[in-house]
Amino acid sequence: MAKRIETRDLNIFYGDFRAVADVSIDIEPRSVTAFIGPSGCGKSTVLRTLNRMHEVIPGAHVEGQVLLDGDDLYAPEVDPVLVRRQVGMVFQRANPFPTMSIRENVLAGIRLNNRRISKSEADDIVEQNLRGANLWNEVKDRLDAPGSGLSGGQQQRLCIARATAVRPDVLLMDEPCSALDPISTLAIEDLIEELKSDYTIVIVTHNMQQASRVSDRTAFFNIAGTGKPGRLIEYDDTRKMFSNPTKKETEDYISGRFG
Ligand SMILES: Nc1ncnc2c1ncn2[C@@H]1O[C@H](COP(=O)(O)OP(=O)(O)OP(=O)(O)O)[C@@H](O)[C@H]1O
Repeated sequence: MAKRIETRDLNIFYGDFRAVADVSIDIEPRSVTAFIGPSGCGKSTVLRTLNRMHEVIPGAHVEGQVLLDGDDLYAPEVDPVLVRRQVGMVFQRANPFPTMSIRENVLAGIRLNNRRISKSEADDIVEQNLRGANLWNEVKDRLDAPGSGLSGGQQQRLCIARATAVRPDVLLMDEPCSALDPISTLAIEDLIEELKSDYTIVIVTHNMQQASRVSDRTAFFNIAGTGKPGRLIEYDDTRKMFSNPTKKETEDYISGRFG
């Protein structure tokens, strides 16, 4: 389970445009790392390179390395589909498959992987992952109802259950709470805290309080101006980043002086 992620001199392109420059970062297993920074600095772009989702965009490519426990995810023999199985992703808008039941949503990744499972194994997987996502008690009596019938916060927890069901090593979350009310947000934050004992978690967030509440380490990205690439400015323990950052740029951003 939980694996270390390292990037080495990562440069990320959309066609000829270099959106992110020279990112080298080490992300510890069983920890939560927050990516923060102003709009357009490349947080989501960096996140998507960690499971090879970036290259799905036509013309997009990556230079440099992303290592998962030392193995280069971009080595020529590596199958990106296998990478995405190891490195799961949860998006800004909860996106359960609308016509599928709650139960089938949890099992969707396993079915896509063509893994044959018995009914009782499927039942166990559904229960275990819905419990893990703190959703079981709310849905156990309606597992065959459509996933789209749940509230936004419940749908996001269902998506987390779907992501964990394939037993990934890493969970990437791109602003997972931005469409949620404060109570659902706290539920997801509690869940992130619990999940970190099993996973390496990276979360993009615009919410400084959320970064300081949920993460162990924080990476601050910034951009020098339009058309310039985003860069990693500072990366440290979250407590230090929010109380005594080394760079003035970080302090200005965190204290709300820009961005
Ligand atoms: N599909 C795309 N095609 C071309 N350029 C893109 C694409 N997605 C992002 N970009 C560009 O890459 C840069 C970084 O964008 P990205 O979305 O990673 O920033 P971000 O920090 O996550 O922003 P936000 O906080 O607004 O979500 C921006 O200049 C953006 O316009």
